[in-house]
Amino acid sequence: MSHNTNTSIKSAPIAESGPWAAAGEHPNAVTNRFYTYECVQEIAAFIQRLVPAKPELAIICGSGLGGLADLIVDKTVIPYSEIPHFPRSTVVGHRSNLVFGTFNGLNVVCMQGRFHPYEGYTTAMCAFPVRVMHMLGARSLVVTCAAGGLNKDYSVGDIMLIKDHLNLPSFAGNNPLIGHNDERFGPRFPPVGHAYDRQYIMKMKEIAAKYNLQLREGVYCGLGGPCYETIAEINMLRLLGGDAVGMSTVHEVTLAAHCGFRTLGIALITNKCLSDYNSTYEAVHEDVIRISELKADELQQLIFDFVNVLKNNDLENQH
Ligand SMILES: O=P(O)(O)O[C@@H]1C[C@H](O)[C@@H](CO)O1
Ligand SMILES: Nc1nc2[nH]cnc2c(=O)[nH]1
Repeated sequence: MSHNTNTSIKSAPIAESGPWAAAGEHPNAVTNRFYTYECVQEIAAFIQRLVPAKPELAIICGSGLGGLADLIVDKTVIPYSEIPHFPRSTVVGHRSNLVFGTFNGLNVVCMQGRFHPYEGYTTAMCAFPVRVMHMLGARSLVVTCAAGGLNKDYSVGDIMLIKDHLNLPSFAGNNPLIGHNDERFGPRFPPVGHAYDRQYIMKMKEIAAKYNLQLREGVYCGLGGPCYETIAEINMLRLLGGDAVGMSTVHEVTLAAHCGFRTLGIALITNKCLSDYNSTYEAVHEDVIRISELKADELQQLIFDFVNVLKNNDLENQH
């Protein structure tokens, strides 16, 4: 009897569209082989054959912010579909390319499109390109994302430097580091209290001041999505100390802290999180993309200038 039940589960029809169908795999067939050290080495070696230059900075582009990769010069663009074991971005506003080249004179690798848990990927799979970029040589990471503004003082279009995060899926046992820990990536019990580099934050504020831009600094709440928040959830996140809420970043930054990246996190506030039951406003992805694209130039300029800090090694405690 149980044998029959198992058989029917295994032979369940494969979804006709989506990344797994394209890869000829059923979502339930995901195994840890995607995340082994050897697998990351295989991917890094594949990339190094195409792009020998070592990137110093890794950049992850959030929703609607992939235009930054277009500013990279002497580019090599590798579609995710051509990289062994790489997932695909399936979300509007995310392209599916790993872009190499120089940005303001520094060798960079840029994820033009990221992966989110709501696309059906585990948090480990969403974040594992961080390890690839580290293995390629990058030691600084700039993570960007679109987010809803929980903080009532925030306005749409504000740029928030992430000083800390609430990794809410991790509260429910969904952390990208769950499972076998390969010490070659990092320690079993990594500290993440300083996952967002204080010096990077200070430097970014100095840069923004030159443009008379006031940046926000706050706590990003990472949720699984794909639903935007209910009003009760918005109220809860505020009580927990959240300033912005999104569906990415926290698993990436967790792996980044694990392998020793210095990370700058930037959230663009694309919509307000309203907690008035009489309001008819609801967040929609079209607004998220529209605001991201409107503010992209400003964000790109800040990151362009931040590269000077890295180039000039204008930092203490560089590890
Ligand atoms: O990839 P990010 O975190 O920038 O994208 C946010 C979260 C969802 O993917 C999407 C919702 O509109 O924007
Ligand atoms: N969870 C979540 N993600 C977002 N991404 C952009 N805006 C939002 C939002 O309001 N909530």
